[in-house]
Amino acid sequence: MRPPIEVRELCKSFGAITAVRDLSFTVPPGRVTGFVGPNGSGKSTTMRMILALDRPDSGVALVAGRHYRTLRTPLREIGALLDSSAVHPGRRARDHLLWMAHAGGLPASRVDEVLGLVGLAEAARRPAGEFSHGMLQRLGIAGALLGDPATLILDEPTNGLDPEGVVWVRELLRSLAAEGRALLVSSHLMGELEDTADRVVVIARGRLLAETTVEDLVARASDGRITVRTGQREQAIGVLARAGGTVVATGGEQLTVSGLPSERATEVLTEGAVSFSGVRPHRASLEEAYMELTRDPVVNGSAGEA
Ligand SMILES: Nc1ncnc2c1ncn2[C@@H]1O[C@H](COP(=O)(O)OP(=O)(O)OP(=O)(O)O)[C@@H](O)[C@H]1O
Repeated sequence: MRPPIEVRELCKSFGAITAVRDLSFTVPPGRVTGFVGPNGSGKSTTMRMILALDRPDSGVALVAGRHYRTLRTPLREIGALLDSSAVHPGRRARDHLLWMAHAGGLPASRVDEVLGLVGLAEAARRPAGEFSHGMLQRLGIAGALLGDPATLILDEPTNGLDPEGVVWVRELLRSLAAEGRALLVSSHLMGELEDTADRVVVIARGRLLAETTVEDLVARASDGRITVRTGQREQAIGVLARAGGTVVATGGEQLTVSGLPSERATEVLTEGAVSFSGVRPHRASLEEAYMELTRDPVVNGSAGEA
């Protein structure tokens, strides 16, 4: 079976700007795949190419093995949230979805179902122009779910939401993946995906930096590092650095040390009469793993000249 989304050697330039360069990745079913990169790194352009809203210069973007344009009932195959503000402000939420359902060959009954699903049943007859940003995001997600698709593409779905809204979106994404759906969810903040994504596709300047599981990314960034807890930070930094460790103060009484095995760190701290309460392997946060990956100034930042 072909993967729900498959991107192969995709390239796209806008004049002198290369937005996407030779990008390949897949999005499997039953998983939330985070699509992460700094602002302007090419995420939206890639999503637009998958949805045939932009034409690639070369390479292919396939949905279940087919070009989007050749899908018979696209809304049933792939749902998308790209720009939630792209709703006519005078149109009522329900009418907006009815129009989408009609255009997509879907039954009107589905409209009330999705309005309930996203918590907008009460506001269904209000014009979208009166909606808050969070309500527009919910309406956009309702539109993506209209065709009950096996695959979803969501561009920054938590952008601008209040904390309650963020939790709601995260839970929704997890439950949609648990139903076996494939989700591609973009964010320019890796931390936002910490509790949501199973896998990540990381890009910078339109190029792939990593396509891997969250676990693997964290394990790689944690590799060989240890965490030391001590009330005598300055003394500990001194003895650990003299023994060859690279020491970073990571908050409170915690130091993160690389280049020094835990046995050796324990030894030098003991010899130096520095009190400490724990030396253990460090587990990097997803944000740290991401920072490590994008640290290279050549690849960090927005898309550049071709
Ligand atoms: N229609 C367009 N015309 C000209 N340049 C464009 C167009 N669309 C995108 N770009 C440029 O392509 C690059 C990638 O933009 P894109 O919106 O895909 O990035 P992104 O990762 O989605 O960014 P963000 O997180 O800010 O949404 C940027 O330099 C952007 O200015």
